[in-house]
Amino acid sequence: MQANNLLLEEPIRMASILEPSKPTFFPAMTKIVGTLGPKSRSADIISRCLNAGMSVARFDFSWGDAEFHQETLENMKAAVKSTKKLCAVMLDTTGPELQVVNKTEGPIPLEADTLLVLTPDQDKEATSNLLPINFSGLSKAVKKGDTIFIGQYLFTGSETTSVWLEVTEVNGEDVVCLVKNSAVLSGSLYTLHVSQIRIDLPTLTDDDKKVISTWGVRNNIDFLSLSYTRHAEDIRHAREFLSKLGELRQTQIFAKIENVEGLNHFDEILQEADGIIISRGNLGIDLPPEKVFLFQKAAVYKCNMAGKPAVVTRVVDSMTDNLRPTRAEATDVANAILDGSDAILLGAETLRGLYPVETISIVGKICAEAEKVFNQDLYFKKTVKYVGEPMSHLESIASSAVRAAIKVKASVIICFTSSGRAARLLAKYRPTMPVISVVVPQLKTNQLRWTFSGAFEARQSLVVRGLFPMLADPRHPAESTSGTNETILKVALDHGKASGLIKAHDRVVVCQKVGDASVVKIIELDD
Ligand SMILES: Nc1ncnc2c1ncn2[C@@H]1O[C@H](COP(=O)(O)OP(=O)(O)O)[C@@H](O)[C@H]1O
Ligand SMILES: C=C(OP(=O)(O)O)C(=O)O
Ligand SMILES: [K+]
Ligand SMILES: [Mg+2]
Repeated sequence: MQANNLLLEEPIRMASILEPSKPTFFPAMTKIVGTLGPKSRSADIISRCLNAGMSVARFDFSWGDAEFHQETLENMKAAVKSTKKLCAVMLDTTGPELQVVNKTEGPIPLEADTLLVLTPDQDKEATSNLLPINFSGLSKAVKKGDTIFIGQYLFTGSETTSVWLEVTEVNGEDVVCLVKNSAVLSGSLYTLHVSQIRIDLPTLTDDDKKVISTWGVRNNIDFLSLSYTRHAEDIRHAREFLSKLGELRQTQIFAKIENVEGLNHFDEILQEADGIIISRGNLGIDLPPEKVFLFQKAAVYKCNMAGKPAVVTRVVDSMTDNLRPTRAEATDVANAILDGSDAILLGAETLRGLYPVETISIVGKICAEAEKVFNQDLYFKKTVKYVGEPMSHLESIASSAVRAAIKVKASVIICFTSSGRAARLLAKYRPTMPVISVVVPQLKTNQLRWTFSGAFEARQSLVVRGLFPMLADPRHPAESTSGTNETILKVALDHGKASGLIKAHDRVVVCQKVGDASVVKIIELDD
């Protein structure tokens, strides 16, 4: 594995670093997933988030009820309408997340070097020496010396509202801990993370199933973010569950890798999942700090080679309360892009942060700069070599299209697709120009009614680096006759021109089927 994805040639003359970047019609090829919550739920803020570059909205059911999230989603739909920017919906499960039960919701001061008891007795009141939790199996899972972290929901690990504890004794169902740092727990939800310990709770809980089959079905969720995925079986089980929920059989499952158990089964999980979320919030406390980067690089590389989207989380925690990222965070975002990530997921930064729009905008700008110096040539060769020969026909077409587009300096690639597969394969080869994926709807029936496919496929490409979907008019039937192909291509070109992606005299690479043959053609526009 060769990991140097930085192009160290012409683009990095020292003087060029200081040149301001030309504005583009879209903020970056990298996608941004924003977690919507108290600080990012009005139609106005969501519109500004979309304009700043967010293309997937994440609804985290660890927090808030279905009604709250529905209201946010309705605002999001209004924002999509007014901005004319597409946005996919991601439902994030609670899963086997341990939580502190603090009914009064008042602040709880914890003092270093004192003892704190964690108890499953939820009738008890939370105090500085005793915290009720939502899990009765903790005392069986831990032993003396283990580390436990507690913090406000989406805690960063460094803020003064989170603590770390060392288990000193197990007493029946209670766990006695030594408090290692002083802090005041404040906020309405605290989560608890036990380092490197298996929590014997199902990955998809009964509550998660209820939420998916009600809220999820009602809103045709594009992505299920499966929190604490630990085995491939977790994905198979979730897929089986979705398959019985009508349209949700089209929902893609993203495995959220949040602990060492998920890391240990990464390869088998990647095979089953549609994409991976490298959940650094939790991983950052489950792994020794010096190992986090290594997992990120290895996991992103594996996703790239499999042609499945890799999403990296929690990049600019400090922007939760500040208008600028730290220099370490800014560099880290760029490195995640050079590693090959498809998307950045913002958590606390947009959900409860003071600057959701500015955060999206700054992260987008850093991503765009990193993309410019991504060593596409090296990456391309590495990928071709990894895939080996014989290549599938479609992959060979897709990689050739990317190569041709780079050689002729095409401004965009237009890819016709129905299942989305062809567009994803193009993205796998990391073209340096945007791909307009023209999703051509197909008429389908479930024996009760006729509907058009395509909407899921179009929105699902909103998490893939470089893909910009466009849903073709269903009045153009999907048979790839040359007549319909031409009409759709014209619409796609007009769309590209209207959005500023394509100009007169540009070259455009088109990937489509003509009759039975998949073809790549290069067209040169005259006006
Ligand atoms: N409706 C369409 N019209 C023309 N070409 C298409 C259409 N749908 C897919 N293609 C082309 O067919 C090939 C297979 O693409 P893929 O996305 O796998 O489609 P499918 O939905 O058939 O799986 C690619 O070359 C793609 O560009
Ligand atoms: C995104 C993460 O998980 P959550 O926000 O659901 O805790 C994470 O751990 O990085
Ligand atoms: K969650
Ligand atoms: Mg997490």
